[in-house]
Amino acid sequence: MKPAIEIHGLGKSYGSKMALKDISFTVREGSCFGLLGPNGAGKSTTMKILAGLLEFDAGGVKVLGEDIRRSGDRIKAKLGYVPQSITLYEKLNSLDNLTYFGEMYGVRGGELKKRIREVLEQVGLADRAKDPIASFSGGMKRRINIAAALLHKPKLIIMDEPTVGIDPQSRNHIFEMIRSLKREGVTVLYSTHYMEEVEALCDRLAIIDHGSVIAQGELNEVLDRFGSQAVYLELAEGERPPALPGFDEPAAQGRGWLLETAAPLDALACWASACKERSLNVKRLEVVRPSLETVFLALTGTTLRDS
Ligand SMILES: Nc1ncnc2c1ncn2[C@@H]1O[C@H](COP(=O)(O)OP(=O)(O)OP(=O)(O)O)[C@@H](O)[C@H]1O
Repeated sequence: MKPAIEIHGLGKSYGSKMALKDISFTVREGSCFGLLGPNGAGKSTTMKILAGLLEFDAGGVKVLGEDIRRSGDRIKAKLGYVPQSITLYEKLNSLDNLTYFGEMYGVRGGELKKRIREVLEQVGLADRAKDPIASFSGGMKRRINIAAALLHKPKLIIMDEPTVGIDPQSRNHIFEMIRSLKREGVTVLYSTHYMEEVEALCDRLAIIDHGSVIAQGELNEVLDRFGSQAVYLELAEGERPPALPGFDEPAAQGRGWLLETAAPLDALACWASACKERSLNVKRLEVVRPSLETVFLALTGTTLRDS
C-alpha cells in the first residue's frame, strides 16, 4: 500500500531549543499510526509541520505523495487537523461553528449543509446542533472540533491528543469514529501519552522522546523487541510475595507484584511452589505480556505518565 506520510530526518528548533532532532517514520494509507511520547517529546511539533502550520529546519516530509515544501496548499486541502487545544466560538452553536470551518475549507452551499448533517451524526451530536458550544462538556467540544476537521472529507486526519481530559462516553465516540474512518480508507495519525489508546486503535506506532524516534513498528514487534516478560502474583491482603533466589525483586503493581524476567515460566513455577510451602493465598499467578509502559521505561529510564 502507498504511504500517506513519509518523514525523513526531520529537525526543528524554536530559537535555541531543539524540539525535533531526528524524526523518521512512514504511515501506510488507510492505517492508524500512533505517536506515543511524554509531554514535550515533540508530538505536536511533528503534527503541526505535517499540517503545514510550521516550517522545519532539516529533513524531508511527503504527505499523500507530495513534498510538503512544494505542494503545501494542495496537501492542506486533503488533510484534516485536530489541534490539541479546542478552537471553537463558544457563543455560537455547532451549526454556525461548522459552517464557519466548512467555508474555511472551501465547502459551500448545499454540499456544506449535507456535510454538516453527516459529520454531526458521525460524532454523535446531531441532536445538539442548535445549542451554544458554551453549554457543551469538554468531550462534546472536542467532538465538534473533530467534526470541523472532517467537513471537507480529508484523506488524512491528524489528531493531537484528542482524548486529554474528556469523559469516557466522548472517548468511546472518538474511538468508534476513528475505526469507521479507517474502514472508509482514511489515514489517521494519532498522538497520545496513553499506551492503552495505541493498543486499542493503532496498526503501528512510533515512540518519541526528546525529539527523536526511539522505537517504531507494529505494537507486537515493539513489545517483543524492547519489552521484558514478567510474572504477576496477587495474594490475600497483608501477605507478602516470597523472594525468589536468582531473580530480581518484584515491584508492587496494582493489587499485586510484578516480576520482570527473561525466564517467566521458571519464575512462575518457583513462585507457585514457594507460595504453597508458606500456605499463602494465591489470588492470581500468571505470565503477563510485556506492556508499552515497560518498553518505555527500558528505553528512556522514565515512565510515560511521570515524565
Ligand atoms: N512555540 C514554542 N516555542 C518554544 N518552544 C516550544 C514551542 N512549542 C514547543 N516548544 C518546545 O518544544 C518541545 C516539543 O514540544 P511539543 O509541544 O512538540 O511536544 P509534545 O510531545 O506535543 O508535548 P505535549 O504532550 O505537552 O503537547 C518541548 O520542549 C516544548 O517546550
